[in-house]
Amino acid sequence: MSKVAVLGAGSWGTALSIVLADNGHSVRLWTYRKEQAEAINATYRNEKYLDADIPEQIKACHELKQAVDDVSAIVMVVPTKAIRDVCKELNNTLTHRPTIIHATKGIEPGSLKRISQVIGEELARYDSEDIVVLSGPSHAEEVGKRLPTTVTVSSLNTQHAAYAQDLFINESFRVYTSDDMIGLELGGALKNIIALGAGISDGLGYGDNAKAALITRGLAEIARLGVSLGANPLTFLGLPGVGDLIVTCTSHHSRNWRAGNLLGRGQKLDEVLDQMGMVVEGVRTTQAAYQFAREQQIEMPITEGLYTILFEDKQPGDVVEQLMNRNKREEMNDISAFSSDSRPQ
Ligand SMILES: NC(=O)C1=CN([C@@H]2O[C@H](COP(=O)(O)OP(=O)(O)OC[C@H]3O[C@@H](n4cnc5c(N)ncnc54)[C@H](OP(=O)(O)O)[C@@H]3O)[C@@H](O)[C@H]2O)C=CC1
Ligand SMILES: O=C(CO)COP(=O)(O)O
Repeated sequence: MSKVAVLGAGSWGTALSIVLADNGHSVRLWTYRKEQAEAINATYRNEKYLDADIPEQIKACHELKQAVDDVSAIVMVVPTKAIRDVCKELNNTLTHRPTIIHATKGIEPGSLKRISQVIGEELARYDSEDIVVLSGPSHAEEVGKRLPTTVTVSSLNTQHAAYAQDLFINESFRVYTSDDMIGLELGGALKNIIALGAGISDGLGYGDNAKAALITRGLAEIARLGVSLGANPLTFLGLPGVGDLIVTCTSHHSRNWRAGNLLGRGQKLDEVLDQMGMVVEGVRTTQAAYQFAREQQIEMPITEGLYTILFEDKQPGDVVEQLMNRNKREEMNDISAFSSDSRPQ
């Protein structure tokens, strides 16, 4: 059995800690808020973030040194915006070299880097090749209840990926491996853009037809951008692609869907984010994907439409009208992204 540190005591960090504890591992759940660590240890609950009892193998802590001392793996689950700061703090703390697994779903606006690239850049003595990503259709709320869930792990270091698979796999949490790190990270990040769109569509009162169209045409956009960055197109037809798109676009558990739903009902972005009180990664990822699509001239009409709603105050109904009135075309013409011929060599 291993000692594992989970960094980030939000919904997903807490749910992943429960999986690890169920597997017999000793878990230190790190939060940057002292009072939260004290409350978790006193009540065995993490009330704001997850409706689940916390097993006693999980000890919450506020000191990063105490969390990572002696562990054989670190699972990073802080929001994208906090990854660099946490890595910097880790550099002042880590004296050994545990396996690093991340389960954060985002792309950094500005640098347009994936999370493993950001970690590889910031963390002394690690390259992005050393990092493992864990992604797939997995709402924390269901994982916390031990409902059947499947995810995929990937790393350019296959031994690290196999170790992560062994660490997490159990009878209700099935873990596959993949050799497509880029596809895993991009699938998990980009589906949040489409989930915001699906929430807006539902908030506007549109039906299942519109949502099915968003998911399908959204998948084409994700694949187009993903393949241009070196992902395997088939990954987007698997758990980290279609799987995560379905779960996020169709579930009330999804923070991105819920935020979109409020936007579709007419609320402003600032109000919505205040109200959510949890991270809505799709907002920053829309910024990043929009920037990339423009720079690389990749056609991403849904992402562009969403960007104008989020950052240019455009009305959701007007954006839908614009999307529905684009030039006539053949459906499969622009899904060439699914062909591996279009991958960069
Ligand atoms: N929830 C889910 O079902 C899933 C989430 N994910 C991904 O996991 C990541 C985390 O999401 P989730 O757990 O849902 O988010 P939550 O909003 O539930 O939790 C985020 C946690 O990170 C903390 N945090 C924020 N900023 C910092 C910082 N600078 N340093 C340390 N901790 C910080 C927050 O603290 P505070 O709130 O006090 O600021 C909070 O405890 C996201 O990338 C998300 O996409 C992936 C799969 C499933
Ligand atoms: O990534 C998720 C499920 O796989 C969770 O999505 P949300 O962040 O939208 O809740």
